[in-house]
Parts: sequence; C-alpha cells; structure tokens
Amino acid sequence: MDPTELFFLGVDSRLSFKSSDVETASVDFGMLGKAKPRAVLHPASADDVARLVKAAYESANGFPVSARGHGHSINGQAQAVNGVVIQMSDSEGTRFGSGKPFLPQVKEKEKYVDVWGGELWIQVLKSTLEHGLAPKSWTDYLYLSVGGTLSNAGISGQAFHHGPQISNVHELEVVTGKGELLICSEEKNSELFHAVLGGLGQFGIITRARIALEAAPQKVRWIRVLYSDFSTFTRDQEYLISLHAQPGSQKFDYVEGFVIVNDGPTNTWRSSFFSPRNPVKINSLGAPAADGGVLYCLEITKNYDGSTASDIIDKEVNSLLKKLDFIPGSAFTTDLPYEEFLDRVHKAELRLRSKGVWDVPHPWLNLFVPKSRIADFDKGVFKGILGNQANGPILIYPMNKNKWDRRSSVVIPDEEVFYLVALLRSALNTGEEIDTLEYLENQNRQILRFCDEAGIIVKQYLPHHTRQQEWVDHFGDKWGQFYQRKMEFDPRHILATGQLIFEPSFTSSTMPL
Ligand SMILES: Cc1cc2nc3c(=O)[nH]c(=O)nc-3n(C[C@H](O)[C@H](O)[C@H](O)COP(=O)(O)OP(=O)(O)OC[C@H]3O[C@@H](n4cnc5c(N)ncnc54)[C@H](O)[C@@H]3O)c2cc1C
Repeated sequence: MDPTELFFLGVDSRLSFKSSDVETASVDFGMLGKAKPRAVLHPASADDVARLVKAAYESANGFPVSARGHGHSINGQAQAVNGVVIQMSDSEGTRFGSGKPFLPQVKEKEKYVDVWGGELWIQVLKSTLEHGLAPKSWTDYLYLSVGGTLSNAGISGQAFHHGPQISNVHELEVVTGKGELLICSEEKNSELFHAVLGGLGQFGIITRARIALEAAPQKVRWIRVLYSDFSTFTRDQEYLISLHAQPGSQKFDYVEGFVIVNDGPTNTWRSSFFSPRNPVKINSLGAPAADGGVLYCLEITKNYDGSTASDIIDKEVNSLLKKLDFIPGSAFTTDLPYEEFLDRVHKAELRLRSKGVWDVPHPWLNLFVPKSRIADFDKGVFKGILGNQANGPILIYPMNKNKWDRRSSVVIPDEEVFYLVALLRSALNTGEEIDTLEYLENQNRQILRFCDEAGIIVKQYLPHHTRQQEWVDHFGDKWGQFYQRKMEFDPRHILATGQLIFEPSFTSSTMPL
C-alpha cells in the first residue's frame, strides 16, 4: 500500500511527507529514542482516520498506524516505525490546515462535553468553564490530549474520590483496527468501550469522547504541610482519602504529596508554590530531624466559590487540618482561581523552557505500589537507592481501588488502597554523573529489581516493556482478556505498535513508498 494512494481512497485531509512533520512524530517528551514514520496524517474528520486504518487493514501487506496526541509519552508509545502517524492534536509546530475537526460541545443540562480525541485538556477546561462547568478528574498537566490520557488512565489528586479520568467517560467514538467507526459506551459495544479505556491505544483510535462535568468551583485554597516521619505522612494521606466514603463529611478535594530528598522543594518544577513570597525554610521550622534525611510534603486543596465568606472556608479547612499530624508551623497556604490551580504545571514548563531545561531526556518511572508495602518502598528507595538525590519531583499519593472499573484495560495492584509513586526525573547532563541518562536509567532498573527481590508487587503506570513475556506479567490475570480483545478489535496488530506489546503481523519493509 502506497500511502499516497490514500488520496484516491478518499482521505480528505493531507498526508504529510514534510520532513518537519515526520521529525516531530519521530520523537516524544522522553527524548529517549527516535523512530521515523513514513508519513504523517492530519485528519479533518473521524472518517479520515477510519479510511486510513481501513486501508492499512485491507492492504495485502499492511502497515502500522499510531495515533499521536501531544507526544508526551516517554518511550516512543505514539511512534509508528515505517508506518503512518495520525497527528490527532493540533499543537504548535504540528499545526496543519484548518486544525481540529470540531470544537468542544458542552451540554449544560446533561452536564457533559463532547470533544475531539486529539483535544488538549487545557482546551476542554477553557471551553467548559465558559458554561460554569468542568470535568471532575484531571491530570496535573493539561497540555495532554484526551485520547492520550484515556489510553492510560489520567490521574491526579482528585482520583481518590472521582476515580481516574477513564472512570468519568460516558461514551466514545472509536476507529477500530479494522477501520470501523463505532460508538461505544456501558450500554453499546461495551466490550470495545472498556477495552479502549486504559487500552494503551491497542484496540482503537478515540475520535470523540463524552466526558462527565460538574459545576466548576471558582477558587481553590491550596495547602502544603510537611512531615519528617513517613508513617505519619501516609497515615494522614490515607485518612484523607478515606473521607470520600463518609457521605456528608467535610473533605479535601485534592490529595497529593511529594518527597523531598535533597535541598528542598525549590528545585521541583511542579509549581512555584514555594515562591519567594512564601519561602520554605525547613531548617527554621524547628522540625524534628528528617527521617533518614527525607521530608514529605502533603499537598491538599479545598474548592470554594467566590461568594463563600473567608471565615467559612477558614473554619472548614482548619477543622480538617486539626485532624492531621504534620510538623507544627509547616503549613503553607495560598488562594487562587480554579483554572490557575489546574494549569499550575504549565507555569513551571514556561520557566524551564526559558532556562532550556524542558527539552531534555526524561527517564521517568511511574509505579503503582500497594499500600501494604509502601513503607518498605520508602526505606528501600527514597531513603536507600536514591542516595539523597532527586533529579526532579517525586510524587506520592494514595488512591481508592473501588473508584477504578475492573472492566477497563488498565492494571492496578490488588489492594483496596494503592499509591502512585512518580519519579519525574530529567537528565540534565550538567557534567555530574548523577545527571546523566545512563545513571538515571540504571537507577530505574535498580528500583524495579529492588521491588522484585523484596516481593513488592508494583505495576508500572504508563507502562514500558520490551518483551511480550514482560507484558504478560504486567497484565497478570488480565492478559487473556487483553489478548482476546486485541484479536477482536485489531487482529492485524496495526495500532500503536510503539507500545511494543504485539508484533505487527506484517514486515515494515513491505510498505513501499
Ligand atoms: C509533563 C507531563 C505531565 C504529566 N502528568 C500526568 C498526570 O498528572 N497524570 C497522568 O495520568 N499522566 C500524566 N502524564 C502522562 C500522560 O498522561 C501520558 O503520557 C499521555 O499518554 C500523554 O498524552 P499525549 O496526548 O501526549 O499522548 P501521546 O504520547 O501522543 O500518546 C500516548 C499513547 O496513546 C495513544 N493515543 C494517543 N491518542 C490516541 C487516541 N486519540 N486514541 C487512541 N490512542 C491514542 C498513542 O498511540 C500512544 O500509544 C504527564 C506527562 C507529561 C509529559
């Protein structure tokens, strides 16, 4: 199949062979490897996506097709070696023609929004806020596409009570690996619906998602408190996420946390919270000596409306804070508009870009760790393997398993409460060994080996494995179902080959140009 023939097959929009487009689609945020597609498609409609996939499916030789959202994967998951990348997101540098097929459509009464699969979450937020509404569950960073995060899970500090983003979707429109354009939901084509959510792009390309909305709060009180003792820190986090199960009880709206293993949080890119106006002088807190040189920061928010009297919000927050056992005097508070809070990481991005340290290799490791072993993980990794060096933010926060739908494709630990541990490191190559990609990648392997040897059964979030047996182990008792779904919805293994789960059933050299 010659992709240029796609024009004759009725693909309306442009198939680009421009080297700049091909170059963009060859790399991702991880900057850990390069894989060139033969061409990049900029679809003008869901039908364009369907025609391309159908052409790949029906051609004698076949060729790989990968949807690419904003390319914020780490390990080439959105790449398509020698195939066609469908550029779903309309972002700077990849803008093509008139842009995306349709704008977000909000239904106020029904409280949902229909969005194009390549839409960025920042745009979803802006569009829904115009109606006083907003999605319930977020990622920390909003310059990610809807299709990209729904292919994983989409998590942030709201997940403990709203579940991940994949638990907040009413309906999807999907192009399967056979090129069929189908609508799916709990009621209709439900197997496809559950397969695609958390499905790592293996079963279909999301062209439209219907996302649940709630009334948008106007303001956020954002609080950080410090701990020197890990078990006190996790006990408080677990207490806070247990409040979702007590109807009518006051609770925080967002619960996250991070680990401070060296000079302090000022070197974290995640936010400018600890700003010069709000400095953290850990040594001046009179805090007990940090446990093994490590401190822990609990990060929580309370949403409210502009009309709420400040003494009411003070009272609600203080009554919740009173139940916690953080280091006295270590509470830092700021109030800001809801949109600004949700978009907080973008500020840090702009800062890092201005210093030239955004476009660097990112050997990130994201793990789901069961609650029963999180203390062992702390001892072995935060206080052990990391050797008091962070090289980037280290997030840690718990979630409730009952907010995750077992029918989806995503894999989580088999415990009621589990933690996300996200080591979001940058290889800055400053000349120090600990800043090199090789050092950080070795450390990641060491962490995984430690878990294995200590019998801590972790699951990778945004998983990366290179051999099928590793994927079989990753999915555990879900592998059979995952495999069956692949045979049903993408039997020729055309889609998202960059995930390295299934061998393509064709050789890339069979796609002539
Ligand atoms: C700075 C930063 C912060 C992040 N913060 C968070 C966070 O707080 N929470 C969180 O959960 N994740 C977070 N992530 C991870 C992020 O959610 C995933 O990497 C996500 O896949 C990125 O979306 P994308 O649009 O860039 O996807 P891409 O990298 O373009 O694609 C990822 C995978 O999804 C597939 N895919 C893309 N679009 C579609 C589609 N329309 N239909 C089907 N499959 C598709 C691709 O083929 C690929 O396999 C973060 C990443 C970065 C770089």
